[in-house]
Amino acid sequence: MPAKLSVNLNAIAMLRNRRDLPWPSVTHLGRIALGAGAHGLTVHPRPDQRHIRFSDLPDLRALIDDEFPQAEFNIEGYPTDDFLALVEKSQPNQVTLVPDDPAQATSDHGWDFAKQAAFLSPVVKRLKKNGLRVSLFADADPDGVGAARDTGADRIELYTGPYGGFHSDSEKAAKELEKLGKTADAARAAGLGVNAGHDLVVANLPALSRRIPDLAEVSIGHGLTADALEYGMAETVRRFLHACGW
Ligand SMILES: CC(=O)[C@@H](O)[C@H](O)COP(=O)(O)O
Ligand SMILES: NCC(=O)COP(=O)(O)O
Repeated sequence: MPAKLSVNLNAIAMLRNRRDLPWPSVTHLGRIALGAGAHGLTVHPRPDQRHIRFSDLPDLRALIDDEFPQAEFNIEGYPTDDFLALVEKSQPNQVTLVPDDPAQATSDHGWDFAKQAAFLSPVVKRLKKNGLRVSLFADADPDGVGAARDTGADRIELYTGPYGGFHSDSEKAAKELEKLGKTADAARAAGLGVNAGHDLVVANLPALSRRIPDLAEVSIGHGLTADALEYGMAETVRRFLHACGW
C-alpha cells in the first residue's frame, strides 16, 4: 500500500495570520484536502502560535469527527506540559514529538535518541496510556533506531529536509535517500513503523516511496501549499476578473 498523505496546515495558518480576517480558513482548506482524498491532517502548533493557533484544534477535531471520521489527525510538536495537555484534549490519532526549540524557524533535526531517551520514555508512556500512537522525529541515522524503539514509540518520522534540500543536486539527493532508506530498514527490523516529512514535493516523493515501499505516512505542508497556489492561481484570477466586470 502506498504511503498515506497527511496534509500539514501550518503554511495555510501562517498566511491566515497575516490579517485579522478568517481567510484562508485552516478548517475549510483541511475540508478541501480531505474531500480530495488526503488521508489525514497534520498541524504543528508552536508555543508562539505563529502558525496554527491553539483555537484551531477544536475546529479541526470537529471537522474530522463530523465530516471525515476515517481521517487521521496528527499533531506535531515539542512535548512541553502545555503541548501535552493540548494534545490530550484534542485526541489526535498520532502525536509526533519533535525536538524543536521555540525560537526555531522550522524543524531542522531529529531527536538525539541516545541522549534524550530518559526524557522521551515517560512522555511516550503517558501519551500511549491515553490511547495515542506516538511517532518520533528522527534524523537519517540507522544507529539511533534501537534507542528510539526502547522509548516505547510506535513509529519514527524520518526528517527528509536534507533530501528535499538537494533538489538541484541529484547525486547528493541520492546519498541522502540511501541514508533514509537504511534508517527505515533498521526501523522495520526493530518493529517500528516509518513516516516521513519535511520538504517533500511531487518531484522527490516517487524515489522515496520506491526506496521505502512500506512508508506508512508522509506529512506535507510547504511544498503542497506552494503547488496549491500555483495550480489554483489561473482559476482565481479568472474569478477576480469576472468580479471586476471583465
Ligand atoms: C516536523 C516537521 O518537519 C514539520 O512539522 C515542519 O516543522 C512544518 O512546520 P512549519 O510549517 O511550521 O515549518
Ligand atoms: N512532518 C513534516 C510536515 O508536516 C510538513 O513539512 P513541510 O512539508 O512543511 O516541510
